[in-house]
Amino acid sequence: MPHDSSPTTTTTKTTSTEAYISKFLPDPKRVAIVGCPFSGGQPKPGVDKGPIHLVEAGLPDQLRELGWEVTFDGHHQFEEISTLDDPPIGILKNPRQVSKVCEAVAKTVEGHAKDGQLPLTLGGDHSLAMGTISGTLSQYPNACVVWIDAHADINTASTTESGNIHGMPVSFLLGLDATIPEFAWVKPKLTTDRIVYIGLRDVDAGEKRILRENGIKAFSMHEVDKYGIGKVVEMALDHVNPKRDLPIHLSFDVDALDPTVAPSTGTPVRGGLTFREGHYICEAIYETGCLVALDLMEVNPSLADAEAVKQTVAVGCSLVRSALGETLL
Ligand SMILES: NC(=[NH2+])NCCC[C@H](N)C(=O)O
Ligand SMILES: [Mn+2]
Ligand SMILES: [Mn+2]
Repeated sequence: MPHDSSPTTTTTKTTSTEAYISKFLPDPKRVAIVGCPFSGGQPKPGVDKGPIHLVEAGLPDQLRELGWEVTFDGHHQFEEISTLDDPPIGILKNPRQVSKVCEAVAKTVEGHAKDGQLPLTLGGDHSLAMGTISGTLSQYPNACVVWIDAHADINTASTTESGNIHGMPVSFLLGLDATIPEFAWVKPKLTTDRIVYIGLRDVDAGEKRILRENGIKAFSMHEVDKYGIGKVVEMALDHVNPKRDLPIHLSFDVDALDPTVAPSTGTPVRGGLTFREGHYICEAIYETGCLVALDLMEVNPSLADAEAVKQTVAVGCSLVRSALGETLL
């Protein structure tokens, strides 16, 4: 089955198998797809269908063609909590549901990582990263996080204006606001010097203050324009992983891409990464040999016409392929 930017199966397979040297994963390379049809971290229905579309578009086979052993045991089944049993905490929406789901995802991701597999989590909304990154850090305590997004997702209970928890996972992981007992399982295992952002362009006032006060490194679209994506990725890695000897968790929110490239997502923001800039990031991270976990989040197949949905799903698949070793030559 032909797909964007991979001319032939043979070329892809040969190049990637030869080039692959992971500093942390055993051979043969194995990826575990964790499909997370979850939308409770934000109000727009449909983002829960993202992982289903990505898998139906053939992502598992595309990764097999790249030489990976792929396990996919069906999408995650989540225990439903009725909204009656999950009233807001402050203005946080669906807090118990989000917490429970993320806790389960953390265990799943941790299990795959312990088993030597690379967990690939398909969202679903970005609140899930609270779970995926917790899981990664259980196995790799010194892992660093590269967060690709239009948004910083670092609001706390006191700064969030929306109450949507997908705008908050980073603050939980850093322990910036450890006052909500419902989220007590999220251990603040991430430190402010082990996360770096690329692609930001819609950051709330409270979030800007948090980034500044904590000295958190972020490359907004301004820096991408100024230095070019090649230099930005190098500077980002020099910050979180100067010797390229730490495991990397890459959390990619598809809304980092420009809405002309990835239109079908819940919180699109103009002025984003081009198709190539997005793919370059994934390729460069793969080349470090340090990637141990990957998230692809916020694909929402209900927010555009059929053609735009197809485009968004296809770009999601190809970002994942680039992060897992697809090369242009
Ligand atoms: N994962 C995302 N798409 N997050 C968007 C967050 C938007 C806004 N900053 C909020 O807190 O609600
Ligand atoms: Mn975003
Ligand atoms: Mn996000």
